[in-house]
Amino acid sequence: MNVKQLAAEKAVEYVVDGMKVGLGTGSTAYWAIRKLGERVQEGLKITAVATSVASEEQARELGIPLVGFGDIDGLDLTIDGADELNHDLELIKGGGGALLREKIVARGSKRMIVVADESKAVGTLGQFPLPVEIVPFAWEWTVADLAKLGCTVELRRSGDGLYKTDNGNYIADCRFGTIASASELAASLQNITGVVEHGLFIGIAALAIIGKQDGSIEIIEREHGE
Ligand SMILES: O=C(CO)[C@H](O)[C@H](O)COP(=O)(O)O
Repeated sequence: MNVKQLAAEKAVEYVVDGMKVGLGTGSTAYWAIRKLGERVQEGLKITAVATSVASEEQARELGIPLVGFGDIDGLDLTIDGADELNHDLELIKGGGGALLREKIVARGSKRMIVVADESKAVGTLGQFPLPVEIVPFAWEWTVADLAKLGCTVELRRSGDGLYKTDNGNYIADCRFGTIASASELAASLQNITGVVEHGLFIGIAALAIIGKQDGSIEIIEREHGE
C-alpha cells in the first residue's frame, strides 16, 4: 500500500473547479500533483503555482495550467507534504529543500492541507533535523549562531559540494532532538540575520490527511484561531 499516494489523492478531492492551487514539493506532493493532472485531463478547471522547479516541471508535463505570482493575489488551497507534524498541526518542512517557497505559497493560501504517511505524525517535533535556509555569505557565523540555540548543525551537501536551494541559498539541518516550544524557537531563528527562513510552519496548516498502513486515513483539523 502506498500510503503517501493514499493521503495525497484524498487531499485532491478538496480541489474544485475555479480554484487557484499551490503545488507542494516532495514524494507525497508528487502524488497529489499526479492526481491533479489526471483530473485536469478529465476537465477540471484550475490554475496553479508550484513551490519548486521540480514540481513546476511535473505540473507542466501533466498539462496543469501554471500562472505567475503577478497574475493572482492569492491561492484557495495548497497541498504539501511535511517531514514531521504534531497534533496542533505545527510542522517541520524543508527536507526537500523547498521550505522558503513552500512557506510563501502556503501563507498566501486560504487553506493549506498537509499530506503525509503516519511515520510523520509525532508527539513532539524535533527528531527530524530542522532545515533552515541561510545565505551563503558568512555562513560559518550563521551556523555558529544556530548552534547556540542548542542544536547540532550540519550544512546540507549534494554530491561533492554544498546543496543549494532553488533560491541559491544553503540549508543548515539543525538537530534539536526535542523542540519544546516551536513558536519560541521560531522567534529565535528569525532573530539570526543570516537566516532566510526556517522549516517550522506554525499556524499555517488547516488540515492534515495522514495515510496509514492499514489503508485508513486520519484527518486532523486545526481549531480555528489556534
Ligand atoms: O518540505 C518538503 C520539501 O521541502 C517536503 O514536503 C517534505 O520534505 C516531505 O517530503 P516527502 O513527502 O518526500 O516525505
